[in-house]
Amino acid sequence: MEIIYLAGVRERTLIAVKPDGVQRRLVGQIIQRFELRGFKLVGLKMLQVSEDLLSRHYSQLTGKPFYPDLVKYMTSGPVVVMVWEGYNAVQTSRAMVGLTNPADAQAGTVRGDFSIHVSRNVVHASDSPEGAQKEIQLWFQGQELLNWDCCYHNITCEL
Ligand SMILES: Nc1ccn([C@@H]2O[C@H](COP(=O)(O)OP(=O)(O)OP(=O)(O)O)[C@@H](O)[C@H]2O)c(=O)n1
Ligand SMILES: Nc1ncnc2c1ncn2[C@@H]1O[C@H](COP(=O)(O)OP(=O)(O)O)[C@@H](O)[C@H]1O
Ligand SMILES: [Mg+2]
Repeated sequence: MEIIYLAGVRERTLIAVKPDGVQRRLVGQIIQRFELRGFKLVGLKMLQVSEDLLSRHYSQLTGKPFYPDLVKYMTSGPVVVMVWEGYNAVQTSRAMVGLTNPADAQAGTVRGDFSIHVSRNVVHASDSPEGAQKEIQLWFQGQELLNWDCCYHNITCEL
């Protein structure tokens, strides 16, 4: 019982600011939303994504007609990738990011506030706890993730 509860509190998700978000200088605002919501940053880096990493990240999409354009977009410039931790991080982050197509994303979400086209939708967010675990392992080395005590942790979550 205790273990399941702690797993939910310490859930991690992978969020990436895509090249359009970096070019448009939205990185700070996106980080701020996750900080203010109450999540804890445990990993952060900027990188130029390789086609190999992208094909592993989007392995279910490689056969889609838009995949070649997705590769061009995602490799067009640097990406800022981060891992956020906290209670129910995956589900809450998806709600904060909004639906895939910005036309369907609610105002108040990252996509609903900052994007207009599905192929330039500013951020990535893991869509399940299992997917998040896979993506975190794909994008980060173990030592790049920090376990640190955040003094707000027991204020934002019931422990
Ligand atoms: N017709 C489409 C569908 C998707 N995409 C791009 O492909 C990404 C991955 O699609 P999908 O995984 O279905 O969307 P999300 O899970 O919402 O986005 P992400 O995985 O990037 O978080 C989208 O974010 C978008 O950048 C696109 O350019 N054109
Ligand atoms: N029909 C589409 N046309 C163009 N790009 C798409 C389309 N569907 C998805 N994408 C792109 O692929 C990304 C990954 O897709 P998916 O994982 O299904 O959605 P999400 O990004 O919301 O998790 C989307 O964010 C979007 O950038
Ligand atoms: Mg996705």
